[in-house]
Amino acid sequence: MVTNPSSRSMGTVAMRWHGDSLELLDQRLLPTEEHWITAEGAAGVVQCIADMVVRGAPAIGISAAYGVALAARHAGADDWQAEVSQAIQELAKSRPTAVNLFWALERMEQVFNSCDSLSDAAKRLAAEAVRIHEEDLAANLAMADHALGVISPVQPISVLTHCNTGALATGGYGTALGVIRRLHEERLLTRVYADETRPWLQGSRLTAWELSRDDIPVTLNADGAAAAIMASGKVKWVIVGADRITANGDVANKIGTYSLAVLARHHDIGFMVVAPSSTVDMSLASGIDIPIEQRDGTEIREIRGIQLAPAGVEVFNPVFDVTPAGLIDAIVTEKGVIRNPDIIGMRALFS
Ligand SMILES: CSC[C@@H](O)[C@@H](O)C(=O)COP(=O)(O)O
Repeated sequence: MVTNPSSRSMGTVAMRWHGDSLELLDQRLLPTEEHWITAEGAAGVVQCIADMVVRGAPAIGISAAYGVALAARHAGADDWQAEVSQAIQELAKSRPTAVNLFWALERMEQVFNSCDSLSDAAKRLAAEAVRIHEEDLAANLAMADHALGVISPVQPISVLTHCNTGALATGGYGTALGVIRRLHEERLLTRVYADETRPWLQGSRLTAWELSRDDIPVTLNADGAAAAIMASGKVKWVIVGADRITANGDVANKIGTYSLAVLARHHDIGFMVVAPSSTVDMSLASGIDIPIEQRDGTEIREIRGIQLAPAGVEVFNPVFDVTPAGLIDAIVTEKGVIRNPDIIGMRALFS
């Protein structure tokens, strides 16, 4: 069954590029407020990524690419090379774990290095950022096709997902959420169980919002309910995204992903990671090498200024964890699928 692409929803966009300015949907305010922020040059993009106005590995990379384009547009005629270089360096410091950021900046830097004038740089860097954005959307659509081949459901199934991997986290459509969209388009989805995803609540604030807007049946659950949902036999697959995948197939993703993989294995439920090749980092041998972002303890002690814990209590707040390759049934990328990932399977697609 082939779905008419024109009837397909790509989801709500996270960013709008106007050729000389970048607007970002402030994801900190969703689902109650839809407020767009115009990034103030590259420095504004750095701030928006660090503060999680825009988040999700592919969306971080795409925004950073637009940030470099903005740097060229705002640069002074005398100093443009130093200014763009500086912007690339600052953007690289905005968040540490999602390798899509560094991948996108490297692509932008390559174009930048071949520019011979400011006007050339402004034009070509903007075009490259748009290309990165468009390629991400195309990768998401391709991954959804591949994933359906892996799941090959004969009747509608329910799945569980974690964090937000939808249009808001990408160039459109989504990675894991793109697969879920595709199941829905093909009438092969009964229901999505969405982990609320403490502490930042990407599941309840973003995933439940995205799915509800597109009339995709979603049940929101506390993270701690995932084991009970799996034990009940309700879900056939856990489908998640990734922030970095290393050469042996280990996967860094939103904190809590690792425990889902352990639970899925215990309950004999499929565990699928969906991520574009821009998330693959073949320079790191294994997940132990991935820099894991630690964020401020306030994110655990408070929600929007409401105190939930004793003031000043010590907090452990890693934003991501690493799921060992051995717990993953399939990594789906736009280049193809790696089943039971290991270094051999990874090298076959990515060396
Ligand atoms: C397609 S998004 C994949 C991952 O980036 C996603 O699962 C995730 O962990 C997002 O984390 P976030 O801290 O919201 O940027």
